[in-house]
Amino acid sequence: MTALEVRDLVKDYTIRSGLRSSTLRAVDHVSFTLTPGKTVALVGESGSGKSTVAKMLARLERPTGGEIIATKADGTPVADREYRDHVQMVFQDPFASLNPFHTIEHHLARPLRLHGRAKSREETRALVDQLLERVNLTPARSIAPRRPHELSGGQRQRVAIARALAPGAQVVVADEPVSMLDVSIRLGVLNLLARLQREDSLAVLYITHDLATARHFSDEILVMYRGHVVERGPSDDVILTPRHSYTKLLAAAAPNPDERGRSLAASPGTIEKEDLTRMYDHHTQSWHPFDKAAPIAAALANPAGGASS
Ligand SMILES: Nc1ncnc2c1ncn2[C@@H]1O[C@H](COP(=O)(O)OP(=O)(O)OP(=O)(O)O)[C@@H](O)[C@H]1O
Repeated sequence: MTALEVRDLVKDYTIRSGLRSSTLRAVDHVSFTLTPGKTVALVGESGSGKSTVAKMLARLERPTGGEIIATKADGTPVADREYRDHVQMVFQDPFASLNPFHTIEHHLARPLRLHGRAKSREETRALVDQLLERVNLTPARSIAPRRPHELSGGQRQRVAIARALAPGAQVVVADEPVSMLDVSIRLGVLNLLARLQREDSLAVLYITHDLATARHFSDEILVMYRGHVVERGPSDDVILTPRHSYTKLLAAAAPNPDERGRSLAASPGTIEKEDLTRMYDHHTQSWHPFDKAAPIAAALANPAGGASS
């Protein structure tokens, strides 16, 4: 059962500099599926293409190629006009994604009404309260009339999560949802997302550069490097026994307060040349050449600088 299937997604940006223009391939034939009740993490350093994938899933960017196929829980396809109910986003900056002039009540009531989930004023109010309680913002009636600046960063992100649930989404794309929050409250927000996911059987794409939370909160990890998925598999396999030299570099660069430090000791320091044309899949325990995708051309020209964008 699949909630969202991404097939061969490609995104090219045209870069203009003076009279010249060139093409930057930000996402190069990326494919994955999101399943109800499961989390897939997309990890990689800044510039690897994670947010571009998220923007295409949110329909903020149009793909250059490939397909995004959404399916309802009953197996029927999601119609174009229903896509935005089915797939919801939680962005990095809860301040930017909430309107400072509107109350929390307004932020939640609007999608409930727009998506036909509440008809009357009373029904809307009851559902707003229910959403606030589900994200632990209580008492709901004291939170609802407030404006975003009257809440803490963590509370605002909880509102953003509640708003994502309001239209009855089956898929949540969370793009660095805690990276702007105080370290002390990050786990609380991620645990909340995990609980809601279990309760609603949500399919979640968790985009992060943090390998530790990716491992803890995800069933599967996809590692992105320069637009390509270079390694994929069950979270423990990718983190504890990375095979691609880029994943090894990434893990070695991460703080390693737990056992990751021991298992990832051998870091080659550069991307191996052959790894610029292939991906390791832990499911099949084998290397796959990039079929349609181009090799990681920029890194080929400068292998030593490969991971330092
Ligand atoms: N609108 C745009 N126009 C041109 N190039 C872009 C645009 N958006 C992104 N890019 C480029 O596409 C590549 C991938 O960027 P993207 O933001 O997807 O990476 P990321 O892994 O999400 O990084 P970050 O964690 O910093 O957001 C980068 O080289 C970036 O400079």
